[in-house]
Amino acid sequence: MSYSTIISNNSLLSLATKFSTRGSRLQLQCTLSMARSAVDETSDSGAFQRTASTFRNFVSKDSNSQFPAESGRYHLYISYACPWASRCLSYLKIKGLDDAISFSSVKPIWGRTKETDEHMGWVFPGSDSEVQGADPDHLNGAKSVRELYEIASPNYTGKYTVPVLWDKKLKTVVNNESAEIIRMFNTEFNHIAGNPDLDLYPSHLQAKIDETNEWIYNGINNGVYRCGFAKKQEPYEEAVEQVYEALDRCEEILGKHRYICGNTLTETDIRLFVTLIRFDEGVSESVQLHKRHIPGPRNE
Ligand SMILES: N[C@@H](CCC(=O)N[C@@H](CS)C(=O)NCC(=O)O)C(=O)O
Repeated sequence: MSYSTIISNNSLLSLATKFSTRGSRLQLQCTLSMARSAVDETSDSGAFQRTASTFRNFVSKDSNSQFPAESGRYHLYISYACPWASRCLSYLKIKGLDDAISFSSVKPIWGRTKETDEHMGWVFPGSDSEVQGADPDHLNGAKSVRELYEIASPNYTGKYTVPVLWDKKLKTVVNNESAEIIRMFNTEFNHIAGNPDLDLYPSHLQAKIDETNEWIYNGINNGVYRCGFAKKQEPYEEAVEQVYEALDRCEEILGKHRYICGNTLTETDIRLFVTLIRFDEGVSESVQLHKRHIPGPRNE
């Protein structure tokens, strides 16, 4: 099945049947009703305002760097429910980094991260068999992602998000920003990658990729969160409109060529795909966005 068929069949059509603007809210499986931190990220106007990721170090192919790209040194903590984490997992797989970088997933549903307060967030199962696909934290024995952040930085007070790229040697978070983790996976591990020649951010397409990433981030990747976490109707409706505009724009582009930046698979396709493929499963039944219909599956 082609990329465009998956988008058309699984995502765009189902969006058209599940959404309306009757004051309801887009509900993503990976956050929302239990979310203390993301719910707090709201401006005075009631619009969702995402705060920047905090750990921004880089793994480098330079063996003298603080975080050199070494086989077996790094671990990727993900949630399968999270599109941002899934970008990184997609890269790990597509670049053939399975042997070089380990990964594990938290439980799909949030839980209490500490007994001493009410915070809800990503937690690990107690055993390998507790939840299918979720793994206990065999590396650090942490009960929650929050504990990982606290190991890395005891006074940390920000959000406890996935993905987390963890350094097993220094026992710290290297980076928790998916847009940067995928760039590292693309270029810095090639000497130990199974698929080193695949470049999803080639220099001749970088300007196009950056420009496309921007509107897809605003309209779709972060756009669905701007619908889900808006606290007032106006910013919510604005975000809904932008989601539709961006989806229509994608549909039009994918009607002309196979990938979103032309005839080559790029990081933008991965960033877009992992959000679109979750719409069916991640969007709540209660949320309806029937403002106007999305084009049907033209791009087959
Ligand atoms: N900018 C981050 C965003 C990651 C993010 O928002 N992850 C969500 C899951 S989809 C999360 O872990 N949220 C936890 C929280 O808000 O407390 C990235 O792209 O890596």
